[in-house]
Amino acid sequence: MSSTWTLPDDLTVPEPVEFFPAAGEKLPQHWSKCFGCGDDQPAGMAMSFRAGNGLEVTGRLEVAKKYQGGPGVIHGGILSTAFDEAQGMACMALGSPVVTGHLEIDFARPIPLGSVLEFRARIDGVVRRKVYTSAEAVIVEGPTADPDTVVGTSRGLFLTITSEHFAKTKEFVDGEPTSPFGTSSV
Ligand SMILES: CCCCC/C=C\C/C=C\C/C=C\C/C=C\CCCC(=O)SCCNC(=O)CCNC(=O)[C@H](O)C(C)(C)COP(=O)(O)OP(=O)(O)OC[C@H]1O[C@@H](n2cnc3c(N)ncnc32)[C@H](O)[C@@H]1OP(=O)(O)O
Repeated sequence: MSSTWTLPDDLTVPEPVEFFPAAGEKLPQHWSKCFGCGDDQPAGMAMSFRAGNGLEVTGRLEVAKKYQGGPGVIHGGILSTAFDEAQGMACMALGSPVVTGHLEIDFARPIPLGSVLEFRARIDGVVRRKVYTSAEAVIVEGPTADPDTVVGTSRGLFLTITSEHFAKTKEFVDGEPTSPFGTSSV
């Protein structure tokens, strides 16, 4: 990994909010029209997530043929999107909406089309509105599946926001989130 990412000295590690699902339980979608996880987004990636231990979540992505970048392998932007989604979903443990401020990815191994990726993402800590996150991906199904080989890593800074953040853009969608996290899934 070639990242220059460093965590600040004044980082604090929060507890998950009480309504965050227990380990192993499915997480709700944060927004049904989200390209990463929404079930009202036919062109989307249909990622699904479960709570892990503490501030960690696990996510799943099936690498469809339409996600091709180089011959037979996933497009780097698709992998980046998946990390963005996974680390954003980890922020659900705070009980506050977030947006991505900064994201950096290391592409460690080629990921063949037809793979199923598992993402492990977590909050590392917070400073004021800044939420520091990290994640790894492994291939759990497919021609090169190996749960012990990390195929990509990510570090990301998310910022907590208020509902005002989307005040000007929400007129461009057909609906609005209805739960603390957005729309419900399952
Ligand atoms: C796709 C939308 C998702 C919405 C989710 C909403 C609800 C869901 C609930 C929970 C979340 C669950 C799941 C989420 C899952 C997936 C998420 C996908 C997320 C995305 O895909 S989302 C789309 C891409 N994203 C954007 O569309 C953001 C555009 N952008 C902005 O809207 C502003 O840029 C903003 C708000 C980021 C900051 O603006 P601001 O004015 O509020 O804050 P300000 O500038 O004062 O910075 C305060 C402190 O952050 C530091 N800081 C700021 N930016 C930094 C950077 N880049 N690097 C390093 N430090 C940075 C400053 O240095 C200061 O630090 P300090 O406190 O130390 O002074």
